[in-house]
Amino acid sequence: MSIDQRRRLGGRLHAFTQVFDPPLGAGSGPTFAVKDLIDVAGVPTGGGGLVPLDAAPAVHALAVQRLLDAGYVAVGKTHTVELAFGGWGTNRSVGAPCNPWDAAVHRAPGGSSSGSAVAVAAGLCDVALGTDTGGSIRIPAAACGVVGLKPGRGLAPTQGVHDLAPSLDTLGPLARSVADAAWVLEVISGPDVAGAARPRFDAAAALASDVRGWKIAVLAMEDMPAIDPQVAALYGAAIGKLADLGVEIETARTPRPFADYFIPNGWLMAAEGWRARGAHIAANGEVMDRWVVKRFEAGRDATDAQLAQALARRAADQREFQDWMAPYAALLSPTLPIPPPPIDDVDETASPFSAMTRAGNYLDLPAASVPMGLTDAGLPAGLQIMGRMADETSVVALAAAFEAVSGWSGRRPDLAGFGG
Ligand SMILES: NC(=O)CC[C@H](N)C(=O)O
Repeated sequence: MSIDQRRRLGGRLHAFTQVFDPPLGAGSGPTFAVKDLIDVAGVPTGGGGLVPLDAAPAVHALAVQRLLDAGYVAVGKTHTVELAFGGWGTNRSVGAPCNPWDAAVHRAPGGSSSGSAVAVAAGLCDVALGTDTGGSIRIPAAACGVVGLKPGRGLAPTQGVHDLAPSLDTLGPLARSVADAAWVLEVISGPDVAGAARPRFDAAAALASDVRGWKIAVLAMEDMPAIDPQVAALYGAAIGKLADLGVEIETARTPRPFADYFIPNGWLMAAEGWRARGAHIAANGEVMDRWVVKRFEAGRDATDAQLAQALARRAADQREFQDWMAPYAALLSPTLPIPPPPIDDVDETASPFSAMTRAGNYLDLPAASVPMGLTDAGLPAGLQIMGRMADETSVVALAAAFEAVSGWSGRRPDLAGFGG
């Protein structure tokens, strides 16, 4: 794809904040785009708003540097929900990307890594970087029909990635295949400069794993929010395909219903988010997306004692969940309970897109979203595969095994309506 095409089609889809001309990097490897919450040296980090978080970062985020060093080529920066706080992919400050699966109606692309998912789905780049604090990699991946991979914390360094909620933030790839995502995770993973401890992710080993005989939990329908019937049908078929592979499927009840992880995750995002971004909002709130400001303001009055208590409770919840999950290689659910709605129908006071994903951040589970098919209206749905803490290997192995039998096989949106 030429820089010109990337500009033209990327412009109609509103995927990029900036297309690099020339692209960045001396290598000749896959092309990648960078969520505009992540620093690329010399390029403003807009953070989805009119006032940049950093007008001229001096150095690349460590993950960007690692990709460039490995021969990947950076082609641009992608739109995000402002300060990454929101799951629909809306943005009243600088505009929302279009979901490429519907050229007739502007549908929610999912967020917050909206532009990254749209750029990958539309073939404007091979892979992209996103961040995930409550679902922001998996949600747009599912809504746009691509693979999203959120590692557990501490695997991919967040140096040079602007905080939303430091105890929940993760960095990871969006890609058109599980293997492409796994290779990016391998490249960006490993100890950061401060010496964080997790070893490098081994993509080849994960992709070569034999999943036959693995035991997997599926969430009972009654433990989930209302699932759209078409999404439920695709989900049922996905489970059947995994069972045919020789995976042992067990319907199971988690220690608590998912809503019990959703709520404290939202609370922590707001409380930590206000601490990280309160000054920016105090200075620029007038020109910010008012819904984003509202979400941050929900955390304004959280005291240090409340925050400490919430984090202690979270550690206890994580231990309880780890014990429960010990016999299972993964836990499955639909990534999103509903297909992407028209952007005009979005209710900013509700977060159904995050209903299934937030538990992954709260409990620090690695997780992937893999396309599982299209609804009758031609809208993508994703299968969420959550793993045990720090077990990205099983997540990638199962994601690859499912992808191979999903029937999806590189399906792409018809971009004619966008002039593609
Ligand atoms: N950055 C994020 O991951 C936010 C995701 C989503 N908006 C949520 O509320 O959970």
